[in-house]
Amino acid sequence: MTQRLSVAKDKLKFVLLEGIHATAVDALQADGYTQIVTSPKALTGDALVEAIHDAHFLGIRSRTQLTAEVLQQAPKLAAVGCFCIGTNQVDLAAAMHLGIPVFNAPFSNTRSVAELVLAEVIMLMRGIPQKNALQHRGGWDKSAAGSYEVRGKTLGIVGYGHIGTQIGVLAEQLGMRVIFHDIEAKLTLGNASQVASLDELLAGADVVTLHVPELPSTVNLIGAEQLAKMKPGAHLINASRGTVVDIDALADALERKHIGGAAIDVFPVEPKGNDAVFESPLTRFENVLLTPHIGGSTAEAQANIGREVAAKLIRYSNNGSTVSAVNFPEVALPEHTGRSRLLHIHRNVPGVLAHVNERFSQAGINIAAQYLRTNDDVGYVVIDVDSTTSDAALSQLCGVPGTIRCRVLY
Ligand SMILES: NC(=O)C1=CN([C@@H]2O[C@H](COP(=O)(O)OP(=O)(O)OC[C@H]3O[C@@H](n4cnc5c(N)ncnc54)[C@H](O)[C@@H]3O)[C@@H](O)[C@H]2O)C=CC1
Ligand SMILES: O=C(O)CCC(=O)C(=O)O
Repeated sequence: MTQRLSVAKDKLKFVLLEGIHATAVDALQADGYTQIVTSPKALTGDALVEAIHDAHFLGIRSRTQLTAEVLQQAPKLAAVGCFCIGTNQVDLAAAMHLGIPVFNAPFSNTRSVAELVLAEVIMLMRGIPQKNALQHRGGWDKSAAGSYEVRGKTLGIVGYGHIGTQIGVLAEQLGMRVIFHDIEAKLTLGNASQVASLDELLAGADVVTLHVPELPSTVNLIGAEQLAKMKPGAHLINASRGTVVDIDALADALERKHIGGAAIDVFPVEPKGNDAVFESPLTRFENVLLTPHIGGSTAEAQANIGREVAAKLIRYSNNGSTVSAVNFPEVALPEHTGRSRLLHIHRNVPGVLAHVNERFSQAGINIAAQYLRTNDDVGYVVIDVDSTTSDAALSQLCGVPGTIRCRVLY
């Protein structure tokens, strides 16, 4: 069904879930948006559908699952903002087919993750998690056994993207040797070197740290076979996504003391909120640092993410620009001062643009500017017209066969 949207700013509803930082609300209000509903929690099931059924814009973090079924029940939804890096919690293809661009913050929390991982490298190499646990029980283990400097040791980074490269640079400043494995050929920073395979990395690293996205190809990237290839006593850090490590296999490798320790921030199943119970086969190991998916949770990162993603939603709402959308044809647009702008999202079948132009011509509507981008599945055409013709133009546009969604910006 075609969605026709032409709503004034004070009628547009923003729903922000999962405790998104107040900088997002500040940015929206500063731009004149008044209908902003916030929640500290991730919602699921009927509560999620109820919360977003009349929302025009939705903000989430990593926990809210936006499946095709959920998205279909939000008929007014114009765009989604993921106030984080990962977008695996959204069915991106379904959103695209519904004409909903999805935005994220690709590097606002990168540094926070890198700093935590670096600290964990030192903590694990010094055996601090188990010493800390013992001392909380009244014990005392003043010993150098199993405690090492990181200087001169090898850090193996799996996934040499934004976070992986930052960690590499910081680790070299501590005197570590950095090797990495990535499926792409990468520009190496500092003295880091790309190894030929994951196996080579596993065999050579004293600490392995994972920084890949959640993809079908990264599910259980580290399982029993890979853990067995790590050096005896080496450490594993996962602050990427929980599905990347086979947790039972890791528990087994820890049980057998083949792995010296681990720091795990993300889990295959994570509690829905701070009042829920955390369960994992890893809780019994004192040499495992467990953190509640807070790699990117610092004041600085959250404030920056709030501003960055809010700015992307505002720009799309005000101007139609889809630059940096993760699932959509990207159109960079100038201002449309003095004119009305029509946004038309359609299935990418031959002849849509010709059809649009024919309709406008027959209705006597002059096109002042036109922009088009397509991908394999959808097309996004933006048309600027004289404001006196905007209502007629919107009617023409919404009638074009293949239309998924159309909207006018006054
Ligand atoms: N724990 C936390 O709070 C946070 C976790 N994350 C997670 O970290 C992930 C990585 O973030 P960025 O570095 O910003 O992503 P990025 O996209 O910049 O880098 C990911 C790298 O992984 C590589 N890659 C993909 N599949 C691979 C495979 N099978 N083997 C080896 N390399 C592979 C890619 O080529 C790319 O270079 C995010 O996707 C997100 O899931 C991000 C922020 C915070
Ligand atoms: O802040 C969050 O909820 C999750 C952070 C994260 O994992 C990401 O940015 O991908």
